[in-house]
Amino acid sequence: MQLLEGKTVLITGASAGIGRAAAIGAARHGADVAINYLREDAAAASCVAEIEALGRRAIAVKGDVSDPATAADFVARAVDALGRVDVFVNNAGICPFHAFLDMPVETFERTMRVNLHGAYYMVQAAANQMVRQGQGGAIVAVSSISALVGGEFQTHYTPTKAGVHSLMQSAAIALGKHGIRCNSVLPGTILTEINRDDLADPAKRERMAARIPLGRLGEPDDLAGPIVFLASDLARYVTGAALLVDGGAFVNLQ
Ligand SMILES: NC(=O)C1=CN([C@@H]2O[C@H](COP(=O)(O)OP(=O)(O)OC[C@H]3O[C@@H](n4cnc5c(N)ncnc54)[C@H](O)[C@@H]3O)[C@@H](O)[C@H]2O)C=CC1
Ligand SMILES: C[C@H](O)[C@@H]1OC(=O)[C@H](O)[C@@H]1O
Repeated sequence: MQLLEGKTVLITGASAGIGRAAAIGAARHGADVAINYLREDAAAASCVAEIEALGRRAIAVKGDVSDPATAADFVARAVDALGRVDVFVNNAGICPFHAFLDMPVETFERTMRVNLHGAYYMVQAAANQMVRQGQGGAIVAVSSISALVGGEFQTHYTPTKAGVHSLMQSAAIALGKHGIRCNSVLPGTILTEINRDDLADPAKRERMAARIPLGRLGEPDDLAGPIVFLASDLARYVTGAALLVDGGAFVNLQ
């Protein structure tokens, strides 16, 4: 069953990791896909090629989501190439692990600008396009289990993930009248570039895996199904919701 047949899906930060898995997952479900990426030309081109090999159309648009102009450019170029925007997935994010007491101002501000400000500009631009089209749509934000719990070296990061989750809740109210649904996925720890250094220590990796009821850390593809589901009409009465995708880590107190 193809859940996104005939839809056009836009995803930020999708040359690698969770975004790329979501882009391929959407294409497998029949969608044409536009990806935004920061600077990895070859990885973006290979994502486009993988989608085209599935028989779908794809484009890659370079841009830094922290720049408000990137959002308008991404949406405009996606519409030029693919005709419309049915689904927007806000995925781009950074997590430069650092201690709280000596957090550099630039690290704090960059994390806020990419993860939260970037999400705001992108969601707003995608929503405006959906409103112009007049046929509703679906927005899915990649928040995190970190919207609900803290991290010693993530004091700049976890508020951005709580903020993205909150943005989806408020946007669900603002956009419901236009038939636009807004939801979040809350991944647990997924093995990607963002945490490669943090999880390089095998002892830490094993400790993290040990508290997951399903017995393993996540992989990018674990997010593809939940994102496609929330984007699809199977979730037509779901808005303002947050779906933990963490192998059960959050509920495992003892
Ligand atoms: N890996 C994990 O354990 C978890 C990741 N997440 C979130 O998932 C999202 C994707 O991260 P991952 O796939 O894990 O890591 P990743 O590092 O593989 O992917 C992040 C992507 O965002 C892009 N990006 C970074 N800054 C950007 C900017 N200014 N403009 C455009 N693109 C930019 C990167 O180039 C990269 O492709 C992030 O929002 C992250 O916070 C949430 C929970 C857990
Ligand atoms: C990057 C981290 O490993 C990852 O990011 C999140 O949002 C998760 O909570 C993990 O801490």
